[in-house]
Amino acid sequence: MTAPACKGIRPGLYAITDSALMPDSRLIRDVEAALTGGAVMVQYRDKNSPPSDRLSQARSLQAACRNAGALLIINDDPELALRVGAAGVHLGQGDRPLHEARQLLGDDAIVGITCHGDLELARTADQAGADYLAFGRFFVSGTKPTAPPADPAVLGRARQFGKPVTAIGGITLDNAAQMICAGADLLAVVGGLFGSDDTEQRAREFANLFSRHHPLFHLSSVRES
Ligand SMILES: Cc1ncc(COP(=O)(O)OP(=O)(O)O)c(N)n1
Ligand SMILES: Cc1ncsc1CCOP(=O)(O)O
Ligand SMILES: [Mg+2]
Repeated sequence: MTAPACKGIRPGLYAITDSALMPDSRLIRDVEAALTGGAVMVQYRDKNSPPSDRLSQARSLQAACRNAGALLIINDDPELALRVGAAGVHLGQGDRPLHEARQLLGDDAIVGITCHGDLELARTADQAGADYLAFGRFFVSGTKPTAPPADPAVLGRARQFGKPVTAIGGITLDNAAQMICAGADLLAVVGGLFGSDDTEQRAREFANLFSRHHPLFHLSSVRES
């Protein structure tokens, strides 16, 4: 993860919303709790709500993220990202092509790309100008059980691209350290975070794992001692 290419992306918890798990009444409150607990990035992922609800929710999330100094990413929808002034968009292999999102959002926007478990997809995304590379699912996922499985070894190999490496799919407190040690800079979590009764505390526990296991924090604490 090299500084100039990172556009403000820091290693840490990447909280992803889910309309089934988080009714409208809880969405903003739960995301604010995740941000208070230390989430560094939030993705608004909602495939069901009508466009007017999506717009108002994305606007509220953008305000919450700005207040917390965190980055808001919109799933699938570059136009919505543009309308609400989000930091960027996340695109899968079946979504709009990266170059269209880049044209719409500009060079400063973050575009993250799903690479499943495939280093060649990552190479293509890197060459096309992706800002982070997302791999997974690594474990059983209640949110997206049909996502193709990936081998954790891909996380370490993907570090060759010098871009933030994201892990997703069934991540919980029990397997998060394994993901960070395998090479993940960001842990993208839905159920393991928003399925908790205490989102703020759960987010804090994820954030603490980065302090203990991610090389950026680990190295600075070694230097300070
Ligand atoms: C961080 C992150 N990684 C992967 C995905 C999955 O994106 P995609 O393959 O487009 O699937 P959907 O999320 O759109 O169902 C993601 N959203 N975020
Ligand atoms: C969107 C997505 N893509 C691969 S797995 C997944 C869902 C992640 O959710 P959870 O953390 O609940 O497994
Ligand atoms: Mg998608």
